[in-house]
Amino acid sequence: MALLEIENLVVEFDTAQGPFRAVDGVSLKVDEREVLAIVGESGSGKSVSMLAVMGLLPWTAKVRADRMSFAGTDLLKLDAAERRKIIGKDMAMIFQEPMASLNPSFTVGFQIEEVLRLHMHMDRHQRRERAIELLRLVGIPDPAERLNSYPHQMSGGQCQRVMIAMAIACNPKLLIADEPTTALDVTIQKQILDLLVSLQEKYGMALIMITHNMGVVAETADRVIVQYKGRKMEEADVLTLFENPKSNYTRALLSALPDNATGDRLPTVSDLIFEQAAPAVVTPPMEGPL
Ligand SMILES: Nc1ncnc2c1ncn2[C@@H]1O[C@H](COP(=O)(O)OP(=O)(O)OP(=O)(O)O)[C@@H](O)[C@H]1O
Repeated sequence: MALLEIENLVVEFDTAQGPFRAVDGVSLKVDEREVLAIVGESGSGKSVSMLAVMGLLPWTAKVRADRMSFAGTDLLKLDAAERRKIIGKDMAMIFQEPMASLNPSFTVGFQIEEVLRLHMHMDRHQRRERAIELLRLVGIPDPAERLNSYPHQMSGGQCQRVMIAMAIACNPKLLIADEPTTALDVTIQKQILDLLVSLQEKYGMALIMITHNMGVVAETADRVIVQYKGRKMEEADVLTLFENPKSNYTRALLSALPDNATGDRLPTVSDLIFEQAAPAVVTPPMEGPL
């Protein structure tokens, strides 16, 4: 049995212009310990699909699916209180803007300990020890002192490390990382990706990596889902996707990589998507900036 199973997920928003379908019949499975990348350009419904799984969409969103189960639990049947027991504990998510995800009014130590207070049966001393251990695990120097820092006293990369510490605090079975490196300096991006992959391997979590960046896919994923305008265009293991992309859209994404540029100007996805582009010769971009 897969850890996460979604069948025919549809998400529609009520907007002033009428209903808008952001996710249109997406199905996916993630096994324990697997790294799945969901890739696609901005607006393809990657975040909305995963926010639907987490139950974090606003009330204007109508979510339906034939099936949405996590570790054998039917997510569609849970009420809000039951869902809160799973979210943040067995299933956690980190976002693109770590500064915006942390509360500026509380120290990072308080925020990590709050997760432990909500989900784990730990006393104050145990929570503090665990918070120090977590900051150490995510590579923050002087963790005992840094517990007293406020988010604005830390860099963007350090804030993302704190978010990762909060996400793994309760040993989740699944971590969803939504563009976790996009808002960070190029030099820090690789460090954060390496940290996520090493934690995934160390703790045997499943990881869903949402990204628009094929470099991130090549660096991290076992399997890839390509999404476009709310629909799944293609699904394959990572090597097959890079070596033998099936859909025009995937070929377009791969052709837009700097490594595959052939002319003066990088082709854009819209240059390529609607024409029957000749199959691009593609190689996985294993090196260079993400
Ligand atoms: N609350 C909302 N109300 C109306 N439309 C929304 C809402 N949230 C998202 N959308 C729309 O749903 C579509 C999918 O958004 P989503 O954030 O999932 O895209 P994405 O593929 O994750 O891209 P990005 O990387 O830019 O976040 C977009 O067109 C977006 O404008």
